[in-house]
Parts: sequence; structure tokens; C-alpha cells
Amino acid sequence: MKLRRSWAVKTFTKGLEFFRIVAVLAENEGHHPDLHLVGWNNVTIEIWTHAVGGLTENDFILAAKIDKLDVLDLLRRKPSD
Ligand SMILES: C[C@H](O)[C@H](O)[C@H]1CNC2=NC(N)=NC(=O)C2=N1
Repeated sequence: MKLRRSWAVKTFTKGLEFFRIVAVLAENEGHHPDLHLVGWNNVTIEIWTHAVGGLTENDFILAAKIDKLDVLDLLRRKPSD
């Protein structure tokens, strides 16, 4: 079981900017997601705790903080939810 969310970014480079922002957060949290940039503009982030091979509270905390990031200027459209 993993937490997974995808976003369509405006450009490949904006996808990398997204990753850079997430990387700062991940370093601060001491918890690190899997980052995928596929098909030039599809960003998918997967979160789980490798150490236990499943989900822990830290995963939900990181996911919630990623959801709150101000990345609208990087996206093709607003996230649907
Ligand atoms: C020592 C260090 O805190 C651990 O290796 C952390 C780092 N970040 C991590 N991130 C994630 N997603 N899962 C882990 O098990 C994990 N372990």
C-alpha cells in the first residue's frame, strides 16, 4: 500500500521545479517520496515507509504537506480535489 498522487505540469522544467520544492520539504521532514516525471509533464509522487514496507503516520504527514504546497503556477490545471 502506497500513497500516490499525480499532477500535470506545464513543462518538463516545471516538473523539475516541483521536485526541487518537494525535495526541500522531504529533507526537512526526514522522509522521502518516490518522484516520477514521465511523458514530459506527468508528475507522480508515491509515499510509503520503505523501512516497514507499508504506511506509517509520517507518510500521511508528508502527503498532507505536499498537498499544501503552493505549486499552482507549475500546473496545467488545478488539481481536481
Ligand atoms: C535514517 C532515515 O531517517 C531513514 O532512512 C528514513 C529516511 N527517509 C525515509 N523515507 C521514506 N519514505 N521511508 C523510509 O523508510 C525512510 N527512512
